[in-house]
Amino acid sequence: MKHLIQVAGIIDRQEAQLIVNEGVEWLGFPLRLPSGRDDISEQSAIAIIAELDQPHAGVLISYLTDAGQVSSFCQELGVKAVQLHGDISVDEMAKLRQLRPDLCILKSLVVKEDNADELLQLVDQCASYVDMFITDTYNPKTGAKGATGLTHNWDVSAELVKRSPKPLMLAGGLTPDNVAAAIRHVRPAAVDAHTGLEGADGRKDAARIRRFVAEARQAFAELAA
Ligand SMILES: O=C(O)c1ccccc1NCC(=O)[C@H](O)[C@H](O)COP(=O)(O)O
Repeated sequence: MKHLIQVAGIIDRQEAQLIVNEGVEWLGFPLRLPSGRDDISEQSAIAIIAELDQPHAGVLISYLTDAGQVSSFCQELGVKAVQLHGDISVDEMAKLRQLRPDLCILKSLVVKEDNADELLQLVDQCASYVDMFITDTYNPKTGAKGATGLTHNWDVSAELVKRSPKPLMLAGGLTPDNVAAAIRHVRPAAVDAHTGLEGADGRKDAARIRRFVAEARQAFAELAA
């Protein structure tokens, strides 16, 4: 699970193919969002996920907070990984771990202006039940916790990397222009981007993805050296 790249917000099969062709390992599907406005139908997501071969994998990005519901939704979709983006309790994470030892569980840590201590505590509380953490950015203007296109204080993510016994994926406002600096600063195990890879038409842009992947791989190689 070292030095992975994830791209989130897949809209259709063509976009998934583009992302796979550019060498991105994980494809994130935000589904059953609280807004009720998913970018893709569950049926289309199931079909795309079924066509992915290792090392490529589909990841459910979910706000569900009930372990049983998360588990059955993952089964329906055919995903082997889930990103828990909502306020799921530590008890439910422990239940999910017990129900699905096979599932790769990522817990989101949404960085706000002043919640670093809270996030450090959360890492301590749930590290035994998850396989990876992902830091992301809160937008205080809209209340959004994901796909904000905003970076956060990378010192907080760097501190979480040092504290966590599990690998950490960095997300939030990453683009081809800042991903290398972000990796050097935070030293994460993985990176994720969504809106920073889109063109003016709101679709993923091949050239942006190519440059993002090249910049991230180069920075990861420097970390490994
Ligand atoms: O990607 C989404 O549409 C999304 C919506 C609501 C909550 C989380 C969501 N995605 C989580 C991710 O992993 C995103 O890629 C992450 O928030 C980074 O987005 P961006 O800042 O646009 O790169």
